[in-house]
Amino acid sequence: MSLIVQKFGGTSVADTEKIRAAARRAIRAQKQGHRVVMVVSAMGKQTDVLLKLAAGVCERPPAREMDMLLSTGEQTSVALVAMAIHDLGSKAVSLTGGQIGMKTDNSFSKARIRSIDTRRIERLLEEGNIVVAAGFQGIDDDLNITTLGRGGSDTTAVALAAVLGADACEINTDVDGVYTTDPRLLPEARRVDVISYDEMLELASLGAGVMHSRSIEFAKKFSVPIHVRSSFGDRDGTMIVAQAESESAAVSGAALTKDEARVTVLGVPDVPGMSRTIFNAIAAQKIAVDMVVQNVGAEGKADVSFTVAGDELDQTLRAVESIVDSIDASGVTHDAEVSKVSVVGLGMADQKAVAAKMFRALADAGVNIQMITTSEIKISALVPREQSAAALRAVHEGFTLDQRPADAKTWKEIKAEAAVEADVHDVVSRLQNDALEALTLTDIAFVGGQARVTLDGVLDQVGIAADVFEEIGQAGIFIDMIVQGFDGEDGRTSVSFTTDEANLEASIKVAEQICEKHAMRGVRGSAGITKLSVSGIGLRSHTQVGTVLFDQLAEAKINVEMIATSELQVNVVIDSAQADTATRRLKAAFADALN
Ligand SMILES: Nc1ncnc2c1ncn2[C@@H]1O[C@H](COP(=O)(O)OP(=O)(O)O)[C@@H](O)[C@H]1O
Ligand SMILES: N[C@@H](CC(=O)OP(=O)(O)O)C(=O)O
Repeated sequence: MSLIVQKFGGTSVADTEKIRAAARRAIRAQKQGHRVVMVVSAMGKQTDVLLKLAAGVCERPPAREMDMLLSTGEQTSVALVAMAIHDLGSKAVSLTGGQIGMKTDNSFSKARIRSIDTRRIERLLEEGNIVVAAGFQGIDDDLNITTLGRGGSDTTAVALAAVLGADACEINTDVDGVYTTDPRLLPEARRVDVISYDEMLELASLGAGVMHSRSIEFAKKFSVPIHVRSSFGDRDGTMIVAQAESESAAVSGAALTKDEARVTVLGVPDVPGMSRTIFNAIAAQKIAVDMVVQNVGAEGKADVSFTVAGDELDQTLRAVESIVDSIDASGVTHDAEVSKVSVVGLGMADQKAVAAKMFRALADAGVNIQMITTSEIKISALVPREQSAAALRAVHEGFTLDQRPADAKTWKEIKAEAAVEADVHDVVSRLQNDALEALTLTDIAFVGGQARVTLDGVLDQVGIAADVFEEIGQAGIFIDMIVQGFDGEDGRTSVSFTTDEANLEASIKVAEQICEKHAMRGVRGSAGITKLSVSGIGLRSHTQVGTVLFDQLAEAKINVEMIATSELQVNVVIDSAQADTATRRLKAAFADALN
């Protein structure tokens, strides 16, 4: 008999009527012949209500007690859903995280799943029950209640679907699928039939709240197809699978992280080990850092800028300020009023001029770009928060995301073409280990023969990035990484990009023309650099990846010249002479995580 996992988010169990509707949906599936496991979140905004309650009694509540409190939201809703099922004449049993055998580590509020013992669920299903499992929670080795982080019920659902070998994992929510961007922010957003794990992973971590990004890490690792659909209708929604909807589209979605904050550490001595000290201090707080840009200025001093989630700014500043003196930096600045707008697409790597198109769309909408970072399948720009809505609309329009690409395929078509199914034995053996959410790396490799070009003293004005990259594109120069950093001192920024060594001369020539036209300070370029990449799943959320990487490079006295991070890859640019040593060291340091 087939088994389906049906997750109902807070909005889908927000009141008694909705709870009864969710119960009816599960009963219907059971009557159609499926065994049904429901995963349920706290009712409506109950988790926020509990957070406020805690804030009323304690300024900084202990994390353990916070998890104890927050888990009650789900405990209430599972009991109510099970009661509603009984009332409708079917059998159901509600279970907490501990009762479903969801073992996690002990990082309260961000716990990671270690293992799930499915025996009890299987027995209850055998007896004809609908199992109603609490999302978002687990227990650690000492039987403390833990939670998986905001939005974590999606991860519970996908993890259960994986370990139970479910035929389907349905995410029932208040939208009828995944859209090209949040439809609440942009009504013209388009629902897609299919989106790839990689794209969804990036979009989710960039602010597409429809899915918890860790649930997609899980789904990718264990090949769980996810069906995102509306709780309130019967139409098919969006399938999240390995394949993308279109092969030709460079960009398939856009996302906005509204509450970002920028932090800049000024005047950092440009010697190996400084980034390590800064980022270790932050990683120790389990804070994920994004958009890291290092500008090497005059006198061998660098300004290191990065962004963090707005609600983690205070904690980040405390961590950074505690080490500023020890690294001899001159100070720390921050901006709490910024937002990050990003575009994501698997087709991006093969297409020139995607970045220029994004920057032009922003320039035409009068949006000033403060920082830029790129990775293989995403481009992010930091913009003033008051311009964030305009920025999202501009990029969505710029890439005509409201229109279905001509070669877009439906899930049926993709499924029919998919030649090989996942290797079942491989998946089962991985599900047997006791570190289900452990870091998984697929490769550590480098590409040599690269060059870097930097334009210094770029005026912080609308349209400059668009001009720069359009002109470089017109000169036929293929570029890889782009970073634009915030220059704390004089309101100027510097823009760097990497390209093949063969393009260095041509790139400098074009850059010099641009420099003159826009009254910039100057152009620098150097060959002999290498891009070193660590690839895997969920690299940003496993904050130790950055720590280990910086540790290893610093110990070998290797200077990191540029950094680009995504969920799928961490890339650093280093001197080619050190590429072999760096790769060897990283392979040894990450041996346990490498597949
Ligand atoms: N790309 C996107 N596609 C669909 N919905 C999105 C996207 N980005 C953000 N969202 C938002 O996610 C919401 C659903 O997530 P959430 O409110 O957490 O639901 P639930 O309570 O079911 O977990 C939608 O109402 C929508 O506004
Ligand atoms: N209740 C938790 C977990 C969760 O996943 O909720 P939802 O499915 O409503 O996003 C939260 O609000 O974070």
